Amino acid sequence: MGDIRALGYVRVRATDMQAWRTFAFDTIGFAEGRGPQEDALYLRLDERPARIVILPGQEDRVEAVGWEVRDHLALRRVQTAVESAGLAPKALTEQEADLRRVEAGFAFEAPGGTPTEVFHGPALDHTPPATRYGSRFVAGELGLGHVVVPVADLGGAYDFYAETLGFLPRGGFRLPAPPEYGPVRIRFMGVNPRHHSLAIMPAPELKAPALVHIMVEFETLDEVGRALDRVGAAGYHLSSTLGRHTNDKMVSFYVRTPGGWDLEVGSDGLLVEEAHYTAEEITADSYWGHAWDFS
Ligand SMILES: Cc1ccc(O)c(O)c1CC[C@@H]1C(=O)CC[C@]2(C)C(=O)CC[C@@H]12
Ligand SMILES: [Fe+2]
Repeated sequence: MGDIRALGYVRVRATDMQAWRTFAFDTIGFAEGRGPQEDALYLRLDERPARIVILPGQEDRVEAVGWEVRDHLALRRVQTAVESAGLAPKALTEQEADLRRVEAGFAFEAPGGTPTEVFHGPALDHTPPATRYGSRFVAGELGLGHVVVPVADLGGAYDFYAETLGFLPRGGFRLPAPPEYGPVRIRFMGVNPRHHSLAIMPAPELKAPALVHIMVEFETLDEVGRALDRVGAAGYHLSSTLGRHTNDKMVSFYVRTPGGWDLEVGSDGLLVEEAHYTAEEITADSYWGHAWDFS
């Protein structure tokens, strides 16, 4: 595998902080972390001080998708590769690194317009993550979950993540498209045994920088079911009903966040045996369920 080890964090700007507080803590049941910015929300899943940080802003957008490497040597290698690809990585200042609770990192815009950071040396929070409903997340060295980002040029973005950042292709899914477009695929990519930490897909209707969804994984199906009950009781828009995906075998539902993008909440995700794995194309997104409501 390449130098990137996991999806470390996602930072998002939000226009309605109160809506996010209610959604994140009362409905989904993240643990509330503390951090350097008084007005930010720190969503904890594990021993990290925060995996998702919500910052007040003028618009709802993703501010950074943070990828984690082993150490400063790996950080230097990845930075050199990004430079060679012509993408002008900028080192995080000491203050920017402190705000993220990491030792060091750099930032650049990935193909598709995703604000991207690579970092090493996350600080830990050793207090137990006190989630509202006692639920536990699957994160740790598998990373926070996965992100799906829109890209205009699928081929260019795929090459960048595979060749420059060393992400492993973990298969695709062909989307219906007019024949003159040629085959259009969602591409799934992994950096550790989690089936995918990233997916890229064409979504021309979304203005970059945008997120399609973030997936977080609970330890048990019952925690997913109870979260689904809370989502229903609170009246959030369910973008997809419960279902089981055919590639990562995850049982999940999708709920519209106050940011306008979706949170996928799942459990029972597959761990890939990389030694035996080959990238396959799925021809249905799910074995059952996942009825989509695009309204
Ligand atoms: C197919 C699939 C497998 C595992 C995942 O974690 C996952 O998010 C997906 C994508 C699901 C779904 C799809 O296949 C069709 C296009 C969809 C509806 C989107 O626009 C976002 C999610 C996509
Ligand atoms: Fe997903």
